[in-house]
Amino acid sequence: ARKPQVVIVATGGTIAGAGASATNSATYQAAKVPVDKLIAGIPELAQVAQVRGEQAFQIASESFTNEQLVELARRVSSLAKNPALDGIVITHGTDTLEETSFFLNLVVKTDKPIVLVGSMRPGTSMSADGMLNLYNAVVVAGSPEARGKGTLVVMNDQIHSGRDVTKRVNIQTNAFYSQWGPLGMVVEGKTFWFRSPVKRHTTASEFDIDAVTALPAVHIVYGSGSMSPELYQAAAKAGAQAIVHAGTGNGSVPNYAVDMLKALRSQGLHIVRSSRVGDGFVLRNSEQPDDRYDWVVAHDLNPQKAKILAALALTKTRDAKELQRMFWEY
Ligand SMILES: NC(=O)CC[C@H](N)C(=O)O
Repeated sequence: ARKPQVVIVATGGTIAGAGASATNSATYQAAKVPVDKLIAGIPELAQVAQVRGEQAFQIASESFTNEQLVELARRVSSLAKNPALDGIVITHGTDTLEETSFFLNLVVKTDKPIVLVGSMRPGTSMSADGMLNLYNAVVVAGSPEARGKGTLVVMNDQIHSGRDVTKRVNIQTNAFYSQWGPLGMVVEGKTFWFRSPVKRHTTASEFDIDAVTALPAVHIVYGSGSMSPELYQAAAKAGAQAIVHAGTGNGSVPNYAVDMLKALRSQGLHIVRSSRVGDGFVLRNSEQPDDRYDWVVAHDLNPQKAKILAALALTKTRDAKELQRMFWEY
């Protein structure tokens, strides 16, 4: 039978990392091993797909810029238009994998599986996880059941929605977690599905990377006890067109910071209330009168995901009500 055609677009990260010895599981250099060497190291890939590699970047993911995000998405969009291709795998550092997976979920117009994958240990380490993660990612990318589900993240035998997933644990291999649960699992070269995403994505999204050339700056300010309202001002000075408030609890704002946020909103910046808590969601007019202040709430999107959606939303609208609609729908 014809094997699915899968392209592996490599961007760096620990899955391409190398350490000095087999006991170096956490001390190593990310983004060292080229994609062709990663593929050559897993001969079993040939049993599940016809694979070729493409080196997009060779970086640690914390160094991703908006420019690289747009460039990667444009490349993925163009690959997805190739009728001979069944699926795309993207190897990526784990630190900002959740930003890239959400971004691609919103802007690439395709039903084809787009699967992001990383690893927590470099390939030189004992019990390295990258080899099986990459094999599993190729299996998912070649699987017809994976079509139409938006971008997917495959790590630690689990298949997550690229929208929901977040890096929750560092050091350990069970690093990725979705508040609403993984979509399925991949075991011994087979996929097992249990749920589907309900939020708008890919073909049903109003965003299209072929029409986006740049993203406006959006910055995150972290909430805590005894914080400084001047941090919001600094974000505005740094060019932010929206500020994501990574608030305490339900996205709460200190009483002494409210005036600053109101002033910035009156200057045209958008204020998006998210939460530093991780799980749960922020509701409008809980903690602060969002209707009165014309602020937006991030719903269940964590601050870094809210930053991605806010940036894309601002390529379409300056209206806070429209922004809020998008935060409900995506
Ligand atoms: N486990 C990892 O991939 C982390 C390595 C690096 N910080 C990155 O995100 O690329």
